[in-house]
Parts: sequence; C-alpha cells; structure tokens
Amino acid sequence: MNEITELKIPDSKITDAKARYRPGVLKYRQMGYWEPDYEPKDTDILALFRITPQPGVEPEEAAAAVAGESSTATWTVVWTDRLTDCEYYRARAYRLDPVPGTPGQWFAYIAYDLDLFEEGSIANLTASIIGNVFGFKPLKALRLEDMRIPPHYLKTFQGPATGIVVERERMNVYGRPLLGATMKPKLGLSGRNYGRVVYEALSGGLDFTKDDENINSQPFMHWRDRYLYCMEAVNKAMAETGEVKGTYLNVTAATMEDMYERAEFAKELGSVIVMIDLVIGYTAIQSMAKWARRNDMILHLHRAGHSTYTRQKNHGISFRVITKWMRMAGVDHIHAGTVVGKLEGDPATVRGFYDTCREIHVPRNLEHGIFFDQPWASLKKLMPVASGGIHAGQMHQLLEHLGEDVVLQFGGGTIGHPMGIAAGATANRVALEVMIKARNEGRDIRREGPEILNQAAKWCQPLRAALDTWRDVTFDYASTDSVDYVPTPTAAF
Ligand SMILES: O=C(COP(=O)(O)O)[C@H](O)[C@H](O)COP(=O)(O)O
Ligand SMILES: [Mg+2]
Repeated sequence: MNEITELKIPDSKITDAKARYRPGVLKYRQMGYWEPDYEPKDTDILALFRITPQPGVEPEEAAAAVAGESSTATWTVVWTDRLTDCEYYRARAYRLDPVPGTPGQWFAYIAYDLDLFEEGSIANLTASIIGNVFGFKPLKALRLEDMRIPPHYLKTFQGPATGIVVERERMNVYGRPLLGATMKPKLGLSGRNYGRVVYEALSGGLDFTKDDENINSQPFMHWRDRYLYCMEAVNKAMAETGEVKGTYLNVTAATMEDMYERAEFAKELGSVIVMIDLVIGYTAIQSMAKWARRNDMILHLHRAGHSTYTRQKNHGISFRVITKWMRMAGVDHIHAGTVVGKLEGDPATVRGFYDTCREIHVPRNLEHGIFFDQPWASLKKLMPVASGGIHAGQMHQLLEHLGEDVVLQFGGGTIGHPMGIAAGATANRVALEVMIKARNEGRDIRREGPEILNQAAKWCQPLRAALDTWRDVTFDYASTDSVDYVPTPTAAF
C-alpha cells in the first residue's frame, strides 16, 4: 500500500499540501483543475470545448485534463509546482453540460486567468488554448466551440485595420453589399489575360475582383506581372465608370519579407486592397494587419485551409472561434460562408459567424452557436465575404440570409456567363440593385425574390441569360457543422 492511499486522498481537489505535492501521478481533478464552484472573473478568458472522453474516462476528469494541459499541469507532480502560484495560474474547468442529443459528448467550460497570456498575441493565446490538448490520449475527440475574450484582453489587439465603415467610405459604396468576383481558372492564366478578366468584371459593374487562394507567383504568372496588368485594368475601369474599384492582390508568399515587398508594390501601384491566406499563420496575419493599418490598405483574408479543422463537429475548432481571432488579429475581410452556395454553411451557424464579424456586442445565442456574451470593446467591424458557388438567381436569398454589410463574390457566377464576363458582372449588379430597391420599398423579397428577378430580366438581357443558365442550380446537402441546440423552456443556460 503506498503512502497516497494511506493519506486517503479524495477523488477531487486535494487540499492537504503533503498529499498534493508528493511525487507521483495524480488525477487532474485531484490537482484542482475541476472546480464546479468556480465563478469566472470578468477578466477571465473563457473557452467552451466539446469533449468526447475515451470509454471509462469520466467527463469531469477529461475536462480537468484539458484545463490542466492547456495551463499549468503536466502528467505528473513536478517539484516546480511549489515554486509557482498554481492556485492563481491554474485554469479551471467549472461546468459540464451534456451535448443535447449526442450521448458521450460534453460541453466543458474552462476559465483562464488573464495573466496566462501575452498581450496582443494570437500565437500566444492559441499555443495555450489549442497547444497540446487536441492530441491528448484520454480524449477521443476535442473541439473548441467558442471563446469569451474579455475587453481587458481585446484592448491589447489592434482589430481590423480599416473596418466596415471606413471601407465603405473609401469605396464610396453605401446601402448595398459590395460585389466581387474570384478569378477563374484559379491557375494557369497569363498576366495579360488575367488583367483582361479583371477589366471586364469591374467595368461590367463589380466593385472588386480577387486573386484566388492559390494564386501567388507561379511560373505561368509572376506576381509583378499580375499586379501590373491588374492595376492597369482597375484604373481603366475606374476611369470609365467613375466608380472606385479594387482588386485583391494576393501577397501570400514564403516569407514575411516577400509579403512586405509584394504589399509595398501593390501600394505603389495605387491598389486600395491586398489579400492574404489563412495558411500564412497567425503571426504573419497580425504583421500584415499592422502593415495595412500603417498603409491605409484594406486587408482581405481568404480562409484557405480552415475546413481541414473546422468542419467536423466532434474535433477541431469552430470557425466562429477563427472569426473571433481574426477580428482581433486585424483583418478587414473574412470569408464566412454563403448558406446557399457550394461550400459548407448551415444557416444558423453562419449567422453566428456573421454576427461575430459585424456586431458591436454579440449576445449569447445558443441557436446560432454563440455560447458567451461577447462585447467587442471598440474593435472595428470585420466585413464578411460570401463566396463559393453563388449566382444572380440567389440574390434574394443572399440578402435575406447575409444582410447588407457583406461582399458577395461570384467567381464562376460572373466568369461563366454565356454572354461574357462583363455581362456576368452586369447581371449580378442589376440583380443586386433591383433586390435592394424592392427591399427598401418594403417588399417581401424572400417570397417575391424570383419574380423581382424575372421582371428585371425583361429589360436586362444579361440577367435573363444568367437566370436561364443557373436558376435551377442549388447545392442541397446536409450540413456537417450545424448547431447542437434543443430549445427547452427549462434549459439551464
Ligand atoms: O474559389 C472560390 C469561389 O469561386 P466560385 O465563386 O467560382 O465558386 C473561393 O475560394 C471559395 O469560395 C472560398 O470558400 P469560402 O468562402 O467558403 O472560404
Ligand atoms: Mg477559391
């Protein structure tokens, strides 16, 4: 019989110092990482994990393990525990709720003291919160569903470099979504042909065109070539239409130095916007956000790669958390889903992402997957971007689901138009303008939308052709990333 048993140590937090700091292995609960009575402080960073414990692992122990491994604990008692104010620094799992309708999964709430994190660093925040724990053996799966970032910590971040209000002022577009197009084919066009597409799309009525996520500087089109032809197209389209136009020049590259060089050239050529991909990493994103703020540049973020870890409900990170981190990191645009397009997008879940981008204060709303009240502490608003398999025939649905502060981006839905690229752009612009007008006149666009489009198609041949080509195209598949919420009057939230 060993001494620990002799001391009759409890299965919960051990208060006897001799038993607690004796060399050996303790349960995370015994080390104090499960504290159901804990009242989170206003300054605490809160995380909500969906945990799926291995068979035989109690949910309290699994939650305590996540709190422990993401803060001060390791698998065994260490001498240095006694040199640390563990009582203060320890993260605490303080609440567990079974996931409605999903046996074996739990929502675990964990509180982290502000002192555990470096100011203004997404890298530091994430190295704790998602550092080791996702590979932890007692868990079958783990998902970071949501976080509450207190204003005290938010205030150490820059937030969006430009923000929705100033972006609208720079673009001189008010009262309607902005319109864009992603270049297609993604890869293989020469710089000159690429520039032609930009010109056609912008002169046809779009506000923006954009590089796709994987257009950087390949052998078929080096970046300087692309930037030069694109900006020639932008300038020509602006002169012709009298409107402000932009093209997201993707500055994603292998090193920060390369990205800065590309961004500087974009600025020199007069671009109002540059673009980065999520795959460059949090630190690079924050660096580019600071560069964008210093250089009066709108910063577009393509969420390339996110679905590798955001889409499955039981493991990874919800995109609502990525959205939150990106608003803190300081980008101005973020791809946030279309609902009706070709890519994953449950309506309620997407609504939660959009609120996280655009609201000054996001109240807890379990139906939209929002677990915490989130005040945004004056960080500017982040413009959501709807992109992926959308077309003019869905304009009423897009407006209904996504609202007005959004960029609607039609790649195939512009460049695939049977009458040409400029006609594709015109079809989208006309569809948008008539739908906004109808909405402003108080019409029920959800019900009357198709008829409103048909009426406009009588005088707008490009819109007629767009509707004839794509009207029946829908992507009806079940969403994988839906919200687990069963409304009951007695729900103890
Ligand atoms: O290529 C496209 C859109 O092309 P198209 O308009 O031809 O479908 C974008 O990269 C995706 O929409 C990104 O997805 P998300 O916005 O979900 O991150
Ligand atoms: Mg793409």
